[in-house]
Amino acid sequence: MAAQIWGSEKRARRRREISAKIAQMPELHDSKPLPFMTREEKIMESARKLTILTEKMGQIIDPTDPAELYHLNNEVLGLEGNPMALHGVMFIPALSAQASDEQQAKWLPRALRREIIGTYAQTELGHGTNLQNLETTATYDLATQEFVLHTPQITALKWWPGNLGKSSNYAVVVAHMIIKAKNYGPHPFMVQLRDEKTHEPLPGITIGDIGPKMAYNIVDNGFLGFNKYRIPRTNLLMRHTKVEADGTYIKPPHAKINYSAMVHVRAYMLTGQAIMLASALNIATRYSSVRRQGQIDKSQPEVKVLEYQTQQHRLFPSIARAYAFQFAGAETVKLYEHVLKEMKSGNVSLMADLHALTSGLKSVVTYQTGEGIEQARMACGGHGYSMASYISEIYGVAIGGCTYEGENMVMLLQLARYLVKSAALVKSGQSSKLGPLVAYLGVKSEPTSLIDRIPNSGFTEYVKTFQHVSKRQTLKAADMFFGLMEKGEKREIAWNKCSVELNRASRLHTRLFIVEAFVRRVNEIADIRIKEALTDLLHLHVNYELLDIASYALEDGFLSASQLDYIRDQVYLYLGKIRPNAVSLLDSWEFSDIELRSVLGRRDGNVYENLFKWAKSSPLNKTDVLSSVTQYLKPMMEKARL
Ligand SMILES: CCCCCCCCC/C=C/C(=O)SCCNC(=O)CCNC(=O)[C@H](O)C(C)(C)COP(=O)(O)OP(=O)(O)OC[C@H]1O[C@@H](n2cnc3c(N)ncnc32)[C@H](O)[C@@H]1OP(=O)(O)O
Ligand SMILES: Cc1cc2nc3c(=O)[nH]c(=O)nc-3n(C[C@H](O)[C@H](O)[C@H](O)COP(=O)(O)OP(=O)(O)OC[C@H]3O[C@@H](n4cnc5c(N)ncnc54)[C@H](O)[C@@H]3O)c2cc1C
Repeated sequence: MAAQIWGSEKRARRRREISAKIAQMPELHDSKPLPFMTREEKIMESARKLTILTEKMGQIIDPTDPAELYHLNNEVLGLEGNPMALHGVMFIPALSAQASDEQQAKWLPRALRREIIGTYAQTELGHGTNLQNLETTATYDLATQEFVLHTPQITALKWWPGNLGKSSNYAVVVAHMIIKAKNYGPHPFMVQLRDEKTHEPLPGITIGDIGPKMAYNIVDNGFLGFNKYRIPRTNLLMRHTKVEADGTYIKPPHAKINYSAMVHVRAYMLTGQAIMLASALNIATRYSSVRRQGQIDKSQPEVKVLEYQTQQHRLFPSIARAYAFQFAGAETVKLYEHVLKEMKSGNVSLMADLHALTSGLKSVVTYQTGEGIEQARMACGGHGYSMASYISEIYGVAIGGCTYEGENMVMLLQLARYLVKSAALVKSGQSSKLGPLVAYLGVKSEPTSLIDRIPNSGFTEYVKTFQHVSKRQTLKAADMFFGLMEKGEKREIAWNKCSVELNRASRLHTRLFIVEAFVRRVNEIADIRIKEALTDLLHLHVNYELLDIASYALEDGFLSASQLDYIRDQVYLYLGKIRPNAVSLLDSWEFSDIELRSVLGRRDGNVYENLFKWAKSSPLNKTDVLSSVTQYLKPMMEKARL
């Protein structure tokens, strides 16, 4: 099963080998539990481990393999981030995709050797979503052949970029490029921020940390201002766009090609979300098989809480989602790598499809991951609320994904643009022009679902039902939009008036894609035992998801009330079938205790001993009487006693 999750036997084996090596290297372990550290201590601890990793990485992993590097980071540095998180996730991908060969030769080897640390600075205090209204300017000075970066007012301060505040000395900065008074829109520039020897900010640069956040606090998300700060013309990233010495602008082959670093993260973050969801579920499911509370049959001893149907219903559909996200994420990364290769050789025809797909997936996956992790926390009762579970940290980090790389609602609306265009093709009889991801919009649907009548249809009848509701909602929202315009409403106003309905279509379309990715994977599996276990999980998935969106299928009678009862029964049937495998389905992800960082969810199951030991090590327990008591509470009580 681990091979299914991680993509191959080899990858699963390498993960195990890497975890085993790390277990033998105490210098790479947290020196004390992260929840007991201040933010400054955590940052120091992370930098300490990061530098050891830089020295010893070659002994532990193949540093050219991104999957191995990712696992190493998760084990050693953990999910709260690290001082070079953005360096790998965005800075290097931005240079790789957007710098010319000559620029790459100059900067990439230095970045890869970690001579310099970089980040991606795009979002500003006043604007994150609407990139067209970013305010930082890069004005070309023809006389010196330099760009002059400037922050015209407080809202133009770069705000949020990870590791910008304290760690990075370089950044890819996005600024509006102005040449001879003409604004060419946002473009990426390579900018040195700090002196390479002293790490002091360079003259003309204001920079710092934006303060603590809900989670991710090892990352120094930062602010950055420029005061007429000059960089050479050749620091504009010039793989796709060029500015010649005389100011001549050569436009890129696709208007949004400079957005590639964002698409990169949107594609790769899906499996990251799956891992966080599976981690929280691993903790909650292990704990639920240790925790005994109450009886189902009063004549019997107390049961493990995992025996309760409500507990299973709370956890198991999310287990199915974690697998589904992992499989859909793997497909998306494959597509992304393909499109990137094509883009590098000038073929941009697949960019729109990839943008639509990743926009929808990042939104649905991050939202449902957040939901699933929060359910996992509640499933642990009181102990879930303790930082000893570590679930609250996983939750805080995971839901950051609802916001970064494009706010979820906004990204769903990007997918909706694509869906509406596709609906227009269907309406004008041009269904043959539909891309493969939306081809179902052009297929005539049956009048009613056959879900309960062809139970051995594989998952075909389920997929058809998802297709039906997605198609119907897409065409309905598009009709609403076109209808408003026909009545004379301006396009943008009509769009806004339909946007809730449009986003519903985007979610349904994305959920269909996730179901199909899960079905595709299960169909590919040869090993019968693995196939059986995953088929059960897939049964739970399709039935649970369909129940969740049933109102769309009931509206037009595609599903009947009795079919809904059938679907519900299937959910309960598969909850029971999955119960014996539940812990294994999560243990198959093979998270080590070091990686999980959860006292509650450790592999040994010694929950109570571990919790007591953990509580005793709390810094508050170093002394029996705290100074807050001697200084304030004791005098207060004494005064009251007089
Ligand atoms: C590893 C895990 C660790 C995880 C570790 C993670 C660390 C966290 C790091 C976080 C980093 C960040 O957040 S970095 C900052 C991220 N910021 C964002 O994501 C900003 C979100 N905003 C945007 O992306 C854009 O502004 C967007 C909303 C798409 C609107 O852009 P525009 O205004 O330029 O464009 P629009 O007018 O809406 O659309 C014009 C057309 O362009 C198309 N278009 C837009 N973007 C496109 C794109 N990327 N590719 C192709 N086409 C695109 C649209 O579909 C439209 O097509 P037609 O319909 O055909 O016209
Ligand atoms: C943990 C974290 C890490 C980050 N890292 C980086 C980084 O490394 N580099 C970087 O540059 N940035 C980074 N960011 C910033 C991030 O990319 C932005 O916060 C994000 O793109 C959302 O933009 P915003 O903050 O402007 O939200 P807003 O756009 O102000 O969103 C506020 C509300 O307005 C709604 N809204 C806005 N526009 C529309 C619209 N057109 N239609 C409908 N509704 C709309 C949204 O849906 C939302 O409900 C990070 C953010 C976080 C939280």
